[in-house]
Amino acid sequence: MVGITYEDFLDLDHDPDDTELVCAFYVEPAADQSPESAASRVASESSNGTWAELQVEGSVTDLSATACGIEEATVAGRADRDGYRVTVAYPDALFEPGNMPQVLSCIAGNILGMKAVDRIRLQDCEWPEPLATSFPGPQFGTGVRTEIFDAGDRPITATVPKPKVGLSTAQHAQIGYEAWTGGLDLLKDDENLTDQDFNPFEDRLTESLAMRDRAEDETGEKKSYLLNVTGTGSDMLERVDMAAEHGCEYVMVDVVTCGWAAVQQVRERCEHHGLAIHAHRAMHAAFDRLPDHGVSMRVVAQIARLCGVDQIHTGTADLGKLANEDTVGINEWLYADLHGLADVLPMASGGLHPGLVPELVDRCGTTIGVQAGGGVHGHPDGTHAGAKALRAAVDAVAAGRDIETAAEETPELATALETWGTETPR
Ligand SMILES: O=C(O)[C@@](O)(COP(=O)(O)O)[C@H](O)[C@H](O)COP(=O)(O)O
Ligand SMILES: [Mg+2]
Repeated sequence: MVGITYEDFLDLDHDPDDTELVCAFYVEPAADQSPESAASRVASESSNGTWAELQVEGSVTDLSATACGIEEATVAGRADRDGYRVTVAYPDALFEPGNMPQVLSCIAGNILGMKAVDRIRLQDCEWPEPLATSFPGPQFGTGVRTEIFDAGDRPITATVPKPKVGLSTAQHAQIGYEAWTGGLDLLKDDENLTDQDFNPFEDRLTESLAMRDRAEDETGEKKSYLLNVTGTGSDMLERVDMAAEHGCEYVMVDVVTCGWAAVQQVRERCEHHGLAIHAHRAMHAAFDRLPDHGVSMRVVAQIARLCGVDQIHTGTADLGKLANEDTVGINEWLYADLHGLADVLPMASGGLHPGLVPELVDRCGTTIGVQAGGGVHGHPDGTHAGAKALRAAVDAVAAGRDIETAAEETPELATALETWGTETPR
């Protein structure tokens, strides 16, 4: 038997091997804690230690995490605080392979509420091969552009009918028709539209897909629908089956509000049907908005990729209406190799309109999705014109042309530029 205390979880000479999960935290120790004592408590409480000295079998310590790096660090708005970047290495045996809730209960669990730290934020993770490959990853990722659409390497386009909820099924489907025939690739449900009486799920599915088929016939282009299946676990699986049955290529899930266990279940079912998964991140800002506490959007995106979503909202590189964190950095991680797992297509959304597309593509490149709700349906001439304007802007920018010239050929784009210019809505 060996006695273990907090101090046993600190070893600044420890060099993680390639089977360990390495996490980077931003930590502000409490007044009565040194950086070392705070770091050891982070490693201990996120693996298998606690506040009292324990007598344990030697093998138990094989599951113990190690705080192996402490560097001074500052984050926005906290320059006057003593902050540190604390690196913690977790042994593979601590984790149940393929179980994301269990992993998060370790690295983003109780430690976020410890009194030993005034602030703590999980900033980044280096996922080792054994753990990473115990998750399925995406089925399609950026491949959706060619496997579902004939979009080549241009951004794919999407629109959410606005108002977010309250439209009838017929109105919703009609908006879809106008958007698709206006040149957009995807109709998308809003994050809070599920199976309410004014627009029931199955009716919305069948009527929207009927309009989709008409639009495909008229345009000769592939079109699809980000159908929101968010609900209870069993409801979601039923809705995924319904989507497949009716010939939809995608489902959309509010991944944060549903929880990762549900996302993993949906991923399994989507594999069975060959459906792509669009991840909406509603509620992410509850834990990633403040730079000094919580869990970063970078880590949320990493978790989503491992769990197998094909597309996820990562912000507009600060061009839109919502606060964003490091869109470009997160996107680069979603494209990068991850032990052979597929990549993910980032979706830019939130206050976008045609006038913002050039700067967006400048900052984020063309391997993205561009979603505009207000930026399409708020067009002075309505949805169809708004869709034509967005598509014309995306096509022009993807071809390296300026949108002012494109606006000469597409009056709907000219109207959009007159209306919104290149302003960021507030
Ligand atoms: O409800 C909305 O606000 C949107 O439908 C955008 O509408 P607009 O196009 O009309 O702005 C999306 O949910 C947000 O973009 C989500 O945020 P994020 O992409 O940052 O996760
Ligand atoms: Mg929305």
